[in-house]
Amino acid sequence: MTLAEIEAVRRSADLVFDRHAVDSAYDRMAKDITRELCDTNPVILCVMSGGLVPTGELFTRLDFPVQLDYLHATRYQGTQGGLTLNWLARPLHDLKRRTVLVVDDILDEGLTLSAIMEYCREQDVEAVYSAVLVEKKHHRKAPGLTADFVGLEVEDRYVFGCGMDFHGYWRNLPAIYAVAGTT
Ligand SMILES: O=P(O)(O)OC[C@H]1O[C@H](OP(=O)(O)OP(=O)(O)O)[C@H](O)[C@@H]1O
Ligand code: HPA
Repeated sequence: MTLAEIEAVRRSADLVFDRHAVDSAYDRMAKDITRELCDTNPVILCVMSGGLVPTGELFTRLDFPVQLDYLHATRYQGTQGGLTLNWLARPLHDLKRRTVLVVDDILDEGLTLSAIMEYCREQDVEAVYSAVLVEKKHHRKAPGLTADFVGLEVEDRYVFGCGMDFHGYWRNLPAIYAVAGTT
């Protein structure tokens, strides 16, 4: 795709949630996370790259002792999305007996989150929670998978902004858009 096409997609996209709606969602999520985890000395695991923006937004809203780490696991990488995760980096912290909060931008089919949660459980964590800014509503979800903290729900369209990319671009937008013509 050319840069001109990338820019055209942004121009023709539909605004799904403006920056105020997104900020309110972060506020709500941070409140819920605080209520649940403030006494657990948790480690937050940012799922790179999409989780970068939501993790930063949530992290600075937390006012209790919390550590930060990251992992890089991807199933899309510009493709249709395979069934297995490609692990590019694992967390540096020893997660044994820790409370872990995995933060990502979007829960779509759920295979990414499901594999990461399983990885955490294999590390003998005390407890593992998940937070996503966006959950996409459809019936292709990994069975039984929900996130513990969800900011916003979107319909079954390709969305970008707030960490979510369109061909590697537009993660930087502070609002959420849907590609025109996607249903
Ligand atoms: O629920 P799923 O259908 O598994 O999809 C959700 C995952 O897809 C995206 O990651 P991607 O692999 O595109 O990498 P990225 O974070 O670098 O965009 C997104 O950031 C989630 O991690
Ligand atoms: O709708 C989406 N947008 C961006 N990244 C994604 N990864 C899975 N679904 C999506």
